[in-house]
Amino acid sequence: MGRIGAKPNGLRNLSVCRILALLNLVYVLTATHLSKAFDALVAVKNVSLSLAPGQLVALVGASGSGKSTLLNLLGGLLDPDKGEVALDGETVAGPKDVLVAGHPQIRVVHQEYKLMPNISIRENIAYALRFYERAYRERRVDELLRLCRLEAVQHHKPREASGGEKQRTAIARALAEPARVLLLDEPFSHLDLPNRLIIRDLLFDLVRGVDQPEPRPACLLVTHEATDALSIADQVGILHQGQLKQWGTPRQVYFSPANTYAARMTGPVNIIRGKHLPLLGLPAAEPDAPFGLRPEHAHLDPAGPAEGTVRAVFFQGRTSEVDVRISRYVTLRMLTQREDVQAGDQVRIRVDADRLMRL
Ligand SMILES: Nc1ncnc2c1ncn2[C@@H]1O[C@H](COP(=O)(O)OP(=O)(O)OP(=O)(O)O)[C@@H](O)[C@H]1O
Repeated sequence: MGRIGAKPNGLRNLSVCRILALLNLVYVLTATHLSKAFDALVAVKNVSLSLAPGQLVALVGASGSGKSTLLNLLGGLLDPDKGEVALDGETVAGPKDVLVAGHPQIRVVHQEYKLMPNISIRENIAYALRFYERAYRERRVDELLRLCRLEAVQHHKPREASGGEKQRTAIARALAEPARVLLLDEPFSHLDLPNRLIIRDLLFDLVRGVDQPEPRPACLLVTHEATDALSIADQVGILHQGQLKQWGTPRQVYFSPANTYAARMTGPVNIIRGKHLPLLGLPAAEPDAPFGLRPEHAHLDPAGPAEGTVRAVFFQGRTSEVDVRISRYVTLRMLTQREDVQAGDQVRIRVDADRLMRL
């Protein structure tokens, strides 16, 4: 006799099928157990992830952690050794199975832009729409130039454009036709702060902006520098040696990183051993266990329990980073808005004990 409340087998199977069908509706791109090696070097190892329309995922990892390889696997530009990528439940064919590698509904924006050098920025974008009727093409190119703030340089050749303009051209070209999935390789690297902010805002508006029409693209970007990514992503993956080590919201990975690597990849962090915690007025913990403390959770406070000497002050505009040497073993980086602190000062410190992260 079945348990009270247990469903008959047929019903249970039906529910599983319905759940899978619903997941297929929710997720546009699904990667399952992807692996890729180059000879003995395993670049991507057993990675599974899913992307939904209107979702912006940031994959963060150090140089060589496998970000570009994973992006190329997701875009159908590389064949996986194991695992598969599916778009709307259909397996994405890789270079071995298609004449031109890559899936037409998955747009990849490469780190090196890959623009055609002998035609203008406008023509580079228009080329993506070459099979469309002329009037529509011109209208759409005008729209993309406006969206990506490229009107003023539209007649420049790529070599006459700045890095930010080339990056925006590559994004505009990728968006020319409606795409289900947008994959961007290091969209913020090599750009100055104003250009980084333009691209950050552009991506946010395109994928998560309130005025964006449905269906929205699903977007995955890879970066080794998390700050910009954390501000616009709704999910963040931490990639280390080809493996996805953590997956969560920006706040989860920032405030509860899975390990020392994840803590360092997502922002400035002090790493302190358990045996040194009493130097900060905290109870001792497992002697060699690493703990993380973000600089914004340590404060200059005349009534604080710990004492140290200011080693350096780094002015940052809205705030300053201050390095305080507490002992031979611990130098703590903290933030302050005080203007009167300078190297050599003796200061007292308080840390937010509840913000200490066990790594
Ligand atoms: N075509 C290839 N042949 C051989 N090895 C490769 C190839 N492509 C990548 N690799 C190696 O695979 C590893 C992961 O490379 P990948 O470019 O994916 O890393 P990444 O995280 O994107 O690095 P970066 O941030 O520096 O671009 C590296 O050790 C790299 O040298």
